[in-house]
Amino acid sequence: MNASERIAQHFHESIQAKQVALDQLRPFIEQAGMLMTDCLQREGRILSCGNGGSAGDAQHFSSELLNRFEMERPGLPAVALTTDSSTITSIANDYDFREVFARQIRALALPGDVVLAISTSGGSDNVIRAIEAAHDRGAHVVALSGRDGGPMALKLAGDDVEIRVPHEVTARIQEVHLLVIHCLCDLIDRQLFGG
Ligand SMILES: O=C(CO)[C@@H](O)[C@H](O)[C@H](O)[C@H](O)COP(=O)(O)O
Ligand SMILES: [Zn+2]
Repeated sequence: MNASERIAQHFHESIQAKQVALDQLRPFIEQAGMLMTDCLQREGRILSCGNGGSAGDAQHFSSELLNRFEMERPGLPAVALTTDSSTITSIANDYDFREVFARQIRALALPGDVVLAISTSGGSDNVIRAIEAAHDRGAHVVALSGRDGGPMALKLAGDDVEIRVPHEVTARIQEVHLLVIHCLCDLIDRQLFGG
């Protein structure tokens, strides 16, 4: 396959992944949007985490809340737990890399907050421990996952929401995660500010 054909294949696979995801994920995205809106209405905060591309997604989400998405509105309270290199390196160095998000959550999360936990495999130990810490603090979890949900899915509580992309390829799962994040931002804005 030449370069041009490979590019076309990536585009077609991404379109197909999103089409399948639309049918399966719509109710879960709606549910997650309500959970997040309810949290923000009660003065709660949304803390986001993930590794690699999912760290980027966690930051993408928090920046759209803190600054803005599409409509003019006040900033909304969100914290990406992936950005403070001093905190992350010291937790990893003094304790364990698996603790880098959980320790921040134990310090920052209040009951009623939401933790947005992002992992395409559902197997990242630091994200799994973040979910445990969220529950210990009385926070809810919205999990963006893929494949079979991995061990992360087994950690979720009854009132958490899992948005599991029905695909096996990390890149495709990430591409759907970004679309889901934009849907969530839009739902939050519409429910809080109308329009
Ligand atoms: O962006 C990519 C691959 O597309 C990578 O950086 C990827 O995010 C990293 O390998 C992550 O460590 C994978 O973690 P996870 O999605 O399995 O939790
Ligand atoms: Zn990637």
